[in-house]
Amino acid sequence: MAHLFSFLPVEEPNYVNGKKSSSQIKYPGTGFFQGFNKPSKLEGDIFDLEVSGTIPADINGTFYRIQPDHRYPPLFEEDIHFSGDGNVSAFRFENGHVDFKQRYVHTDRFGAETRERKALFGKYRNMYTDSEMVKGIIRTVSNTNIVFWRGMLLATKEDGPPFAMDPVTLETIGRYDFEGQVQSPTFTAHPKFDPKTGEMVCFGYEAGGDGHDASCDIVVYTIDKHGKKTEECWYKAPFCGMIHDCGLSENYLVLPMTPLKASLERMKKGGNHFAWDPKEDQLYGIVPRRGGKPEDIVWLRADNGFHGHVAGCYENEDGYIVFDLTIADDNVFFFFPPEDAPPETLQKRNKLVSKTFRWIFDPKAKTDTRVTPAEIFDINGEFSRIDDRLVTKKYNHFWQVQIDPSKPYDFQKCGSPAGGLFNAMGHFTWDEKVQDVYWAGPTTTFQEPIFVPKDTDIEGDGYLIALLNHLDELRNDILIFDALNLAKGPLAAIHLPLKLRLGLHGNFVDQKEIDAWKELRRENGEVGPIKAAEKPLAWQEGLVHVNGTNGTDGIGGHKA
Ligand SMILES: C=Cc1ccc(O)c(OC)c1
Ligand SMILES: [Fe+2]
Repeated sequence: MAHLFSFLPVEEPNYVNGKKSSSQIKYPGTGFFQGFNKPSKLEGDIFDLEVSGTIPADINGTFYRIQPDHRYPPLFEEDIHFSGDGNVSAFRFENGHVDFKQRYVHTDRFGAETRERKALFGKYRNMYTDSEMVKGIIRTVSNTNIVFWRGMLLATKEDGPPFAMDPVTLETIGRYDFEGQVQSPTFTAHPKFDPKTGEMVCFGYEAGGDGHDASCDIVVYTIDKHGKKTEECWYKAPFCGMIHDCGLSENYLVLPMTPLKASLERMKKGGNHFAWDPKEDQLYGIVPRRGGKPEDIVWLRADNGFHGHVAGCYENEDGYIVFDLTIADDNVFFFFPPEDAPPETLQKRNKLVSKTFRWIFDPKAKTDTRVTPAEIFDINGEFSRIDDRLVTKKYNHFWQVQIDPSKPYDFQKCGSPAGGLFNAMGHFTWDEKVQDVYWAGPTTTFQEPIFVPKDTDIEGDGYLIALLNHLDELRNDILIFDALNLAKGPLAAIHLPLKLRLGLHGNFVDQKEIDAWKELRRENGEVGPIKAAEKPLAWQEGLVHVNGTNGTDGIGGHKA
């Protein structure tokens, strides 16, 4: 049967020589935009989602998660998932019911493209491929993490500053510069929160200029629980590599730098921001949390590898730093191949293994000391999470999505597994070497889990919640597990009547915290309303489209 669409009039080509040529809202036919990877484009609400099983009544709060979600077909046909506009999902749990809300992060970029009803920004972190119309507009899509901080959500991506959103309405408040205290052009998607001091420790890399110039400058900030910046120190890296996640111990911050190298020269020629260097080491930068000086950073080196996400980090009785993260044995970001990669290898996922490595670092070691892992947990996964009440402390339990190639996968029904074959969810312990794993069937994959603690002080006593991707139905569920016994299967499944998209990170916020901060943030509350940035960033000064106020862009000049 001829496809329905074949009766439509012949269209003008959507892309010519890899660049968007028609004004039609039509996405590329590449793997990043088809099947489960098709953009959701959704902003909306669903009250009382359908449920199977029983949602534990003591889950009372909101599970926030964020996905890249291209709102417009990209300028370049070969665009990648990681360039998609940040779109936030909120699942509000209350007395066994779940309500759903989804809103885009209305960034400055979002506003500019909404006005023109088309994509204006080009390749990932390469402002040299943007339309001339958008010079000076902050181009981040804020699509990687959504964290709760002093009564606001911060939508983050490491290529730009964070954007603040209301935790209940998901309305975007605007670019957030911590009331003028944080002026870095870049800000990590993985700030860490010290449960003992209430501090946020955060950093920006490639932070020396406009955030897209391959500078080797790193800035590390501490913001105290009252929102006051108490530490700021600038450091130099030996090259401009990706520093995606970090580890926080009582006295140190560990910055794993991956040999994905930025090049200004390559960007100016329209090339990729990053290129994998298979000959370069992995690096670990170690800086003091308090009173850091530029000369204090210690860089440790290890054999080539690709850093995944950090599980836990703490100082042992010898004052050494225990630092645990997944490391893949090849370039996970196949879309950023080596500079000299032959064209036929482009856009081809590498077969790789990603084990969980335990390092024990001497923070007083000399720079360029070579290190080897203390232990390797022989599992194959990513997106590790711990019980966040143990951030900076010795911990035992961790959870992560797993790749289990021994399990069947229904290629016929699902096609290639969008975004990687995370077909199982695992719970592990360092001390007893527990491996507690759940496989959800041949047509499903998982997204990153979050841990929700019960009202006890027992590590890991709580729930594990994660999105399940039905790759055959093109739909999502949310599964809830007993975090200490995944193998027995989910306690409940919450059914979305639609497909979202592959997301990155998420977090759970207890309703008591959301409610308390709502009170504090009232117009004449103790802390007062969230204040969006009022002044442009240094690199924006003097550029065409900055009219000086936050959240607008000079194209039409009004808020998105
Ligand atoms: C998962 C890592 C990662 C690293 C850089 C990115 O821009 C990103 O965007 C979604 C994700
Ligand atoms: Fe991440």
